[in-house]
Amino acid sequence: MSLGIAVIGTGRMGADHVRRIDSVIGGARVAAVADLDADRAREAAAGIEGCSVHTDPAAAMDAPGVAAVLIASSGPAHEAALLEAFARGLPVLCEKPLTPDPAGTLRVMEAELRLGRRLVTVGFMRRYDSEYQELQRTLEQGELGRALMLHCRHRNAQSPPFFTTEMLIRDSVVHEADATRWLLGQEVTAVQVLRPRPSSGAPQGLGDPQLVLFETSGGVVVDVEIFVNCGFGYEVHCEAVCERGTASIGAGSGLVTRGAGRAARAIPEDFTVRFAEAYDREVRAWVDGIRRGRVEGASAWDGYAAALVCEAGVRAQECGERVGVELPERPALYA
Ligand SMILES: NC(=O)C1=CN([C@@H]2O[C@H](COP(=O)(O)OP(=O)(O)OC[C@H]3O[C@@H](n4cnc5c(N)ncnc54)[C@H](O)[C@@H]3O)[C@@H](O)[C@H]2O)C=CC1
Ligand SMILES: O=C1[C@@H](O)[C@H](O)[C@@H](O)[C@H](O)[C@H]1O
Repeated sequence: MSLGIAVIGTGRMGADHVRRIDSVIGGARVAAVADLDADRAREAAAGIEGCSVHTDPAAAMDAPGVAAVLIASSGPAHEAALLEAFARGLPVLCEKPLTPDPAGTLRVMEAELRLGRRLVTVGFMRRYDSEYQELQRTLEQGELGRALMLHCRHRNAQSPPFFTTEMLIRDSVVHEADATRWLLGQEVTAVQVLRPRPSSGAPQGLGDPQLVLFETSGGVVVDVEIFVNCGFGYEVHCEAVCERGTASIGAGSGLVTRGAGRAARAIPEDFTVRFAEAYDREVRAWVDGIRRGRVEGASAWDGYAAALVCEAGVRAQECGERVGVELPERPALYA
């Protein structure tokens, strides 16, 4: 029987996940949706047989046939929805960031620890991207020697209207915080942020772009250019510089046209295009895991570690200094 999923939040990502569960991955169905905006919820559920529509996330989780929850509401709404899912013992895939601040993430993790079993998967979809996976394997195999530096670029064509300077870190660089930990198997120990003059293409008051530097427990230095109003498309690059060579991803390998004295390749418009396959693989792995009684992917601990890195990043944005990341001991549940 297919796994009944309640999707909470049917905005851009939520509606895309509804489509994915309904028509791409197999083994699951959208049993209920909830969004504060009833029209948006109705639109996402249109044409899906047996899918009930709600404005209250808890009501969606109580709908007949719901056995798992996918949270894609706005970041500040995640914590309440996660706790509702825990109260029902439902496994939950929660979009990043797990919560926007480490205090909320800690409350979520502690609630899961009290349950004594893992229910949460955090939607760090880069872990499912084939290029990132190849890079991770290459670094793990060690043929290029130990990693010394990562050069990362993370560019969005434009930021949503509600985006703030803090969100460059908490909402965008949170991906590099997780990817760094996952690629290197090391923790981020300190963060610095350099702020060039803001682009005239960025909304007034938004400190965009920024250069974020991580130091890791294994002595690797990571630089992340975050530029959320670059204007020309979506780009995520990562180059690992190792002792005997380099490995890089994100150059794009699509169609190249040549004409009028120029060679050209399309740049993806946004993350839904660049990471389409990764989102499919992430949701499929989560569903397959639940059906086999396992919880796959990034854990609440990973969400917490990333939130602590981001908290240090926001403090570094404000003070202009290097800020240390204080990570507590990892609870045994997440060993
Ligand atoms: N993995 C990735 O690459 C991406 C992840 N995201 C994450 O996905 C989540 C959603 O982002 P978007 O879809 O871009 O935002 P969005 O603003 O398009 O959609 C959010 C939806 O949540 C609804 N909502 C807010 N509070 C709610 C509540 N208490 N109960 C029910 N519904 C509620 C809003 O009405 C809205 O429809 C965020 O956590 C964001 O960080 C977003 C973009 C890409
Ligand atoms: O998660 C995402 C967005 O929320 C965020 O705002 C973008 O900067 C990222 O590229 C995207 O992957």
